[in-house]
Amino acid sequence: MAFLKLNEVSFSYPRQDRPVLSGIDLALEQEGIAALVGPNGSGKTTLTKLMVGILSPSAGEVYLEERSLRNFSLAQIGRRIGYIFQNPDHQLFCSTVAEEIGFGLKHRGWPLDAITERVKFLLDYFELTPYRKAFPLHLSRGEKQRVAMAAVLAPEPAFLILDEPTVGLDLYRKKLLGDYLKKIARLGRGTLVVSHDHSFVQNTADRVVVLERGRIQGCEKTKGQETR
Ligand SMILES: Nc1ncnc2c1ncn2[C@@H]1O[C@H](COP(=O)(O)OP(=O)(O)OP(=O)(O)O)[C@@H](O)[C@H]1O
Repeated sequence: MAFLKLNEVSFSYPRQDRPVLSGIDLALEQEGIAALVGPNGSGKTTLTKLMVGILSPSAGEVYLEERSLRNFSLAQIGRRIGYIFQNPDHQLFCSTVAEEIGFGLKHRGWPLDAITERVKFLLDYFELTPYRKAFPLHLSRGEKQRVAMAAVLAPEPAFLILDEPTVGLDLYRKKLLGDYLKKIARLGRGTLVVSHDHSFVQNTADRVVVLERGRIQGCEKTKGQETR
């Protein structure tokens, strides 16, 4: 069973003559790491927004675990799919880094000691411990990216969608992120990464979906899969 399935999905923004996406058929499993690549403006971000219900298709249907996404509230989708925006500023709103990472857990009713332990682990893993009391929006681009990532990963959603997660990350931190995604993939979590970072995609993803001018041009295997 595909975790997410798009059936003949097309999408046009209001007051635009041409559809941004046309006839998209795609199935994503709840394990492994898929990458979505393509030139600027090919519709990658739009496609991910359709997958999490921020946008609705103009035609066709998106299914989450075989139920139409139209039957889910945004909150219900948010509990199944963690979404990391291209710009981390769009998802940081707490007054400290530690609160930001623990926010989703608190919201889901995790006990306080479990929240403290999980936040501590993620602060440590993403090397954010020195910034735990800092105001997230005052951090550097790469630090904000790591906070957003830790906050979305904290509740361990069944599936993750990351839009350009390596922007602002140095080589060492890209590797840490890649290792983390591979680790959660081994635990049965699926991931879709939108990225222009060729080496990150090649080293991290099992499968690459190529989007061009709003259409899927093909799916490729990567060398990352051969070495796993
Ligand atoms: N809110 C919007 N209203 C109207 N047009 C939009 C809107 N958002 C995106 N577009 C247009 O839709 C097309 C696809 O944009 P999208 O951001 O999905 O592409 P992308 O492949 O993610 O690009 P990039 O690689 O530059 O991030 C572009 O031509 C863009 O200008």
